[in-house]
Amino acid sequence: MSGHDDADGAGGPGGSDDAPGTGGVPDVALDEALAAVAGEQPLINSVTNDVTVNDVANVTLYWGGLPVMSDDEREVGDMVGIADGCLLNMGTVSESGEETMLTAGRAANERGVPLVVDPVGVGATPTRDRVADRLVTDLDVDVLNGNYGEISALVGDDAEVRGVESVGEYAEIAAAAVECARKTGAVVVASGETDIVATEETAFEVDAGHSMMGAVVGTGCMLGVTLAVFAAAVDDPLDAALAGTAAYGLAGELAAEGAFGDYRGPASYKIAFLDAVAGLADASTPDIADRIDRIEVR
Ligand SMILES: Nc1ncnc2c1ncn2[C@@H]1O[C@H](COP(=O)(O)OP(=O)(O)O)[C@@H](O)[C@H]1O
Ligand SMILES: Cc1ncsc1CCOP(=O)(O)O
Ligand SMILES: [Mg+2]
Repeated sequence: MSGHDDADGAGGPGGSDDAPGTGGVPDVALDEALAAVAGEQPLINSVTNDVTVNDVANVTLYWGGLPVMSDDEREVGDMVGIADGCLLNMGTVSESGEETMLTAGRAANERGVPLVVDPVGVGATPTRDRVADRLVTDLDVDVLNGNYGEISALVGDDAEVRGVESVGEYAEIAAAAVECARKTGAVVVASGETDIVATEETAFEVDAGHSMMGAVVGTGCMLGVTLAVFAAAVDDPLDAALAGTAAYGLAGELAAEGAFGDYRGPASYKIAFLDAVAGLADASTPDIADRIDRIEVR
């Protein structure tokens, strides 16, 4: 992993020391993580797809970060070099976009900028498989997020990725996520009804979120940039992934409960969800410890 230094002093919550291999669950304080984000206002460069780019920018801002979406080969290295976090999302990647993502990722690695990769649609076509393979082989990825189908496809398990959607059953998703972490060196977030956060040694399930999130295009992409924001402000990539994943799910629940306005369907739910992201730090933020469980994986 590339890791990053903490020159500004905004470390955020720690607690992963007892996590790997000891049966423990990291003691991650969500309020401290949100305060670290607010304090640092991390600049996040997202090289992302044409479908959800605006939502990704807004979610960056609503968590307290600063979004920029440089995807020009001439400047992306400079922009990532002055950023606090970088997201590479291959949802609509082109031939030139593939090179731009690699340029951005290398700049992140060289400067110790936390790097998040979302291999959208890997498993659907040979081109996406090849691009994803280059990203995880050539780059040191701190956090990798994908839906169950994408994470399974990355490790060669049976997967059904139709376009960018995960379909089918994934009974072994925790084991696939750990295998993916071993293959990539990243902390892996496998998203679905229950999110799995995995390291090379172990896996955790994060019980937060709402089924309405699955009805909105872009919730995976917005999770990716959420992870970049938290990785920029929280020292440890596992703590960042757990806090970011839990915070994101809690926002989804608050939106579904109507805490940020009534919704009538997926479109108005998306608006309520975005408001919930913006308002989560001021809403009562419950202890996330009881949302995170360790899963035994062989
Ligand atoms: N049925 C569900 N119940 C709870 N949360 C869900 C559900 N479906 C999706 N989510 C949440 O939506 C977000 C995106 O997940 P997912 O739909 O798997 O990604 P993608 O949009 O990339 O396919 C994650 O935070 C996930 O927890
Ligand atoms: C539909 C689509 N096609 C290419 S990228 C994209 C958006 C995918 O968003 P998400 O992975 O968050 O569902
Ligand atoms: Mg996705």
